[in-house]
Amino acid sequence: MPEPQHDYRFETFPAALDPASTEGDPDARTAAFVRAVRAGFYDSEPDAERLRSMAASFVADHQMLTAAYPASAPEGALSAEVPVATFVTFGKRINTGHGRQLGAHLITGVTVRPTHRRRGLLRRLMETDLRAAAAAGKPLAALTASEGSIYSRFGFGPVEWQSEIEIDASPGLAFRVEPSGRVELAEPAAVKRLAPQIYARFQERTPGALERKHAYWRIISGELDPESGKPDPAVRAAVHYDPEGAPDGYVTYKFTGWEPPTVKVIDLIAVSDEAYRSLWQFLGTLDLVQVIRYGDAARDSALPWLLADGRRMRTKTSEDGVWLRLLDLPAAFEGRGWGPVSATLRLRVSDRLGFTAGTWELTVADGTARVEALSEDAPADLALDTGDLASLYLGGADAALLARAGRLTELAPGAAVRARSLLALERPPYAPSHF
Ligand SMILES: CC(=O)SCCNC(=O)CCNC(=O)[C@H](O)C(C)(C)COP(=O)(O)OP(=O)(O)OC[C@H]1O[C@@H](n2cnc3c(N)ncnc32)[C@H](O)[C@@H]1OP(=O)(O)O
Repeated sequence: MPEPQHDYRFETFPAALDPASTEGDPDARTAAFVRAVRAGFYDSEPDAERLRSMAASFVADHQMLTAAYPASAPEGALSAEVPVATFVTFGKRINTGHGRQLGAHLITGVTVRPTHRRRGLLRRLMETDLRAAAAAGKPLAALTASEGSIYSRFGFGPVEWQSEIEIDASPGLAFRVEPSGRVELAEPAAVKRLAPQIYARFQERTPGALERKHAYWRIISGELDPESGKPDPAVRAAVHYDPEGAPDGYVTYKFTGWEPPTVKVIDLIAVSDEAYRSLWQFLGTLDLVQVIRYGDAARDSALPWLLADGRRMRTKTSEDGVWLRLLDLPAAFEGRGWGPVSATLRLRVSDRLGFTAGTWELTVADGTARVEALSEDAPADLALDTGDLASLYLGGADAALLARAGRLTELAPGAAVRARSLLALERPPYAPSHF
């Protein structure tokens, strides 16, 4: 029989190091929490070094940890100090188009121990957290989902999609445009130093892009292999320089084997289109290499257009990346960037948690939006659930396709197509950031 929920003790605390440790060990609560998260995702038990490195990264990102502890633990079972459920939150900015940014409440590290699952722990943690975030005035929550079927019930919708691509780089690979920029091989350690500034400029110009968590630069430069927890000496790096000699793009990659000769891209970040073209041309012209793989490519990218033969790029898989949850609808839409469009759209939004429920009038003019709450029965153009509105929010999903799928209702003829053109941003959203 499921245990009643009040058998759990809940605690929320910041990730912290042990003040008595000279080596940066986490305090006991944080260490037990990290262990529980790793167990929840079937990762190996962390050794002291791994615990220190994970805790340092949690602390650097100011992560708040919420744990559910069992009231007791029978003999031989994991101690009652080890959480049965974990839930991590921290704040980063997200690009909401045309250079605008909003704070996003990021949710990660969600686990429930197998022996305590399906008793409502996730629901309790999620709903409590979303209510607190909304009450604190946060406009958006964000997560990446381990499974596609979990989070729409909490009002999240996917906003951007990423593909695992493979490029046939065998002889004959050619590019439509010859890049003229300068690319140089670099020490991965130098790229670790340069990458944060390059990424910050990329994030400022890329709709959907999130600030990255602290551990990123160690991982993409090979200083920390997430699998082994050790350095990965196979990682190589190259940097693109703008005409003034300033770095404005980089790629880190590794050669993964000869059968067939394959290069795996770890991270490719370009501030300018020129840097983007040059870095792909650099990869495409590596001698002996026949296959290039990249797991985090934007679903809608310029790459097939850059290749003389677009069929050389194959999409192996494509999956949702970041999911958003609108917590404050007016703040979210008024905090978004807008193109040179003037339009009004009335939305009837259903929201089981209530944050965005109601009928809203969105008026866009001169690059800004105003949102007004209307009376419940005011006429509307579209009726939809808040999770689907989140998917439309950055223009990543197409309202006309959602209408076709029956997920939104057009109350005024042609409203879905109008919504599509109103909500489109300067580029499809793309968030190459795991968190
Ligand atoms: C943001 C992130 O961190 S993503 C990572 C999520 N974590 C994982 O995938 C690790 C392995 N899985 C787990 O730890 C757990 O199974 C969790 C966290 C996914 C679910 O926790 P639980 O406490 O069992 O969920 P809970 O009992 O609160 O279920 C809430 C609802 O979600 C549904 N649900 C829970 N897990 C799943 C799932 N894996 N797939 C589909 N639906 C699910 C439940 O059926 C329930 O539905 P309802 O609307 O009918 O009430």
